[in-house]
Amino acid sequence: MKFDPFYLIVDSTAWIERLVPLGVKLVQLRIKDLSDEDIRSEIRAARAICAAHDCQLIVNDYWRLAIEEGCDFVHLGQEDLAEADVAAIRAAGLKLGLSTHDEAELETALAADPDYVALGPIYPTILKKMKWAPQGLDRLAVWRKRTGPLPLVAIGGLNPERIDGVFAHGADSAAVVTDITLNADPEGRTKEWIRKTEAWR
Ligand SMILES: Cc1ncc(COP(=O)(O)OP(=O)(O)O)c(N)n1
Ligand SMILES: Cc1nc(C(=O)O)sc1CCOP(=O)(O)O
Ligand SMILES: [Mg+2]
Repeated sequence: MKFDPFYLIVDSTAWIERLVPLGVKLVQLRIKDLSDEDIRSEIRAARAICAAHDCQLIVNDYWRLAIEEGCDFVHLGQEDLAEADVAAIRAAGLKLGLSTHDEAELETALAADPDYVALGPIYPTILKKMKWAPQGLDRLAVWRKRTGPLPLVAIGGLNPERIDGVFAHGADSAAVVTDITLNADPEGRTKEWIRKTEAWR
């Protein structure tokens, strides 16, 4: 599976409507703190926009809603995974991406036969409080060896200046939130990310 090297993560369909038409090919809808019905509506609308723009949509956390809404890819963290019905996700034909932050989590993730593995936070992130220190680029190179042919996603504190480093250390895709969503010009920054990742596309 060829994974796009630019992995945008946003917290609403409004962002997807704004940024996906610029040429984004891989986007995660990561919503927290909405009712299930509101999340369902967001997923439904995001799915339609992504389909119209040939963009892969990945739904974070809400695997049941993703199945019900006919999505084809979910992302789960380790706590999500512990509570999820992976057999049901697979039976519905969905692909599965998993977060990892240490060796034990990598073992757990690989045992679940995921479609990609994410390692983070590579650099400090301001998006959420994390119990792990920044992993650094060398750790990414270790993960590269451990994950074999599986797509490897780098996440946490990434920006266009750090892109070359993560790819040089074995990442297949660079995931980003605040460098784009808190940027003064999110559209311009998105285009910059698309340009900067072109060599790995
Ligand atoms: C690509 C990617 N990597 C890691 C995460 C984090 O997932 P998780 O640990 O479940 O934390 P939340 O994002 O749900 O707060 C991710 N969403 N995407
Ligand atoms: C959602 C998330 N998960 C991480 C992990 O390490 O699992 S780091 C992270 C935040 C990424 O946001 P930003 O690009 O703004 O740093
Ligand atoms: Mg999660």
